Amino acid sequence: MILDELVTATHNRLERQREKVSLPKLKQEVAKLNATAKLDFLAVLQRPGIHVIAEVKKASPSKGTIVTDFPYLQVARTYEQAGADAISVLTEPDYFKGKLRYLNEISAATSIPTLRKDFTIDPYMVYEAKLNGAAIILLIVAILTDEQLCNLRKLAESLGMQAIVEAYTETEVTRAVRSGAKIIGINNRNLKNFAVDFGHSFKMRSLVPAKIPVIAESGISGPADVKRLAQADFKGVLVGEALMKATNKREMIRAFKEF
Ligand SMILES: O=P(O)(O)OC[C@@H](O)[C@@H](O)c1c[nH]c2ccccc12
Repeated sequence: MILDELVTATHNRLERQREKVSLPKLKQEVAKLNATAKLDFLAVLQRPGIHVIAEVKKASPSKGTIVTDFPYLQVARTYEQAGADAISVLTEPDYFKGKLRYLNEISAATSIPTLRKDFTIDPYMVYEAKLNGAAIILLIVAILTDEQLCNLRKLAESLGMQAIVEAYTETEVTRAVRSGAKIIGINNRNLKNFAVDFGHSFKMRSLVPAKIPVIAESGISGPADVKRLAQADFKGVLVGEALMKATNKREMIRAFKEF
């Protein structure tokens, strides 16, 4: 199963990386960071309207290479100028052709929150996210225990970041709520087989109490989808492929925000 493979690959990469830079050394690097103004994505989500997390993604396991030309900094700047509320950056190298360097450069080149989109399984990765400029990390319920979910989120918060807790099944949504998540993402993509069903997030929405903002993720193809989600009380959308493939990204984001 692909999700197991992804987690195993992440474990192995982490072990190699720890030999290069130990956790204490990584923590020291984080401690040296200049305190910058906190980019508060949760506060953004609490404003009226629907908020757009625009994703920078070159490839995915289900789609293979999405775009051959990948001017990631230019794409990120276009997202920001078009009014995106946050930028999601894939950092997983093996299956998504991502890099931490993309996150680092995009965070430096833009002034909206960036999300480290990866399969976070260890505190080490939370410190890496911080060091490379992320304001938000993704925590996928399906690959974490209740204890990890809670501890990784609290670690992110203690470093001035926020966590989007991503769920797919009913049980996962319930676990996300119980873990104390402040932002919940409902994925339309089943990470076990990568099948996407745009209607899925609507079915799960009511499991989350109204006070917790919910983001719909994956398979969002245009402004009509965003409008339906806004009407169903979603506070945000996470859009990757449709934006990466759009020739006019600016226009697409504008239409998302306007609907
Ligand atoms: O490209 P899409 O269908 O718009 O999907 C974006 C985003 O939701 C997707 O990349 C994603 C959602 N959860 C993830 C977890 C890991 C990697 C990727 C993802």
